[in-house]
Amino acid sequence: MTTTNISALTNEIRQRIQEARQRVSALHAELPRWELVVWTAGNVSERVYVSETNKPSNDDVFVIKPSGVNYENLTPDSMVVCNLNGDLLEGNYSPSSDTAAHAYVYRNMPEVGGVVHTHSTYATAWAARGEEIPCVLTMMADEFGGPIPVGPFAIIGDNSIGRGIVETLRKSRSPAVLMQNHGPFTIGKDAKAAVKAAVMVEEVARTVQIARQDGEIIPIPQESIDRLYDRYQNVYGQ
Ligand SMILES: O=C(CO)[C@@H](O)[C@@H](O)COP(=O)(O)O
Repeated sequence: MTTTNISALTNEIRQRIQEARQRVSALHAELPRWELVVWTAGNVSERVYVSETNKPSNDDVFVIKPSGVNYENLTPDSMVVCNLNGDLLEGNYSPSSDTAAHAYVYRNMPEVGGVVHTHSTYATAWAARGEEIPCVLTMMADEFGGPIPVGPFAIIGDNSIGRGIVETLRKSRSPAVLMQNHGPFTIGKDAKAAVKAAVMVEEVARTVQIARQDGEIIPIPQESIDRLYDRYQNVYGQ
């Protein structure tokens, strides 16, 4: 069962949606800030739990960017709200072109709270080659837990992109997947985490690309990757 009528939700849930509108609108400014997009070629979304217990379900909704609206014109009110079928529930604009992909990820990965898609240059260059980014940097072991995988070529318009994202990420610790011939999609516990992964995937794509132009890159042993990933995911930060 999916949510079909936002006005039937409780005031608390509607407040959660309003707060998510503010976060998602603000996070879109990070895409041009970190040079991850040109024009409007990227989008951010965040899941909103509709259960009182804050547990994910297929009744959840998500807030996503309106299609083709310039980042400087985005506001909390211009964001749109969709259910996990990708149906528009609330908003004055058409949802992002990638709404079906975001919805598919939320339906099939309940642990995911945020999804980002960009066409950032270096990550998209790896996607154009259909080549995964090998884990040769400690930053990659920290953030991605191994190589950054490639997902299948899929054309926008149905569930094929979303299916490719989910099938690929289920086999990896990475919060990023390079969809072949298209570009990176990233996930996180919330939209901010997914935006961070989008920034980091572009950074390591650039570094590894540059490194291998001038010589052999050196893989990190799996045991070290596991130790680095465990530390970063469980100890790093405050
Ligand atoms: O790559 C594509 C379309 O092919 C989209 O991700 C990109 O143009 C962003 O579209 P939206 O403005 O989110 O509809």
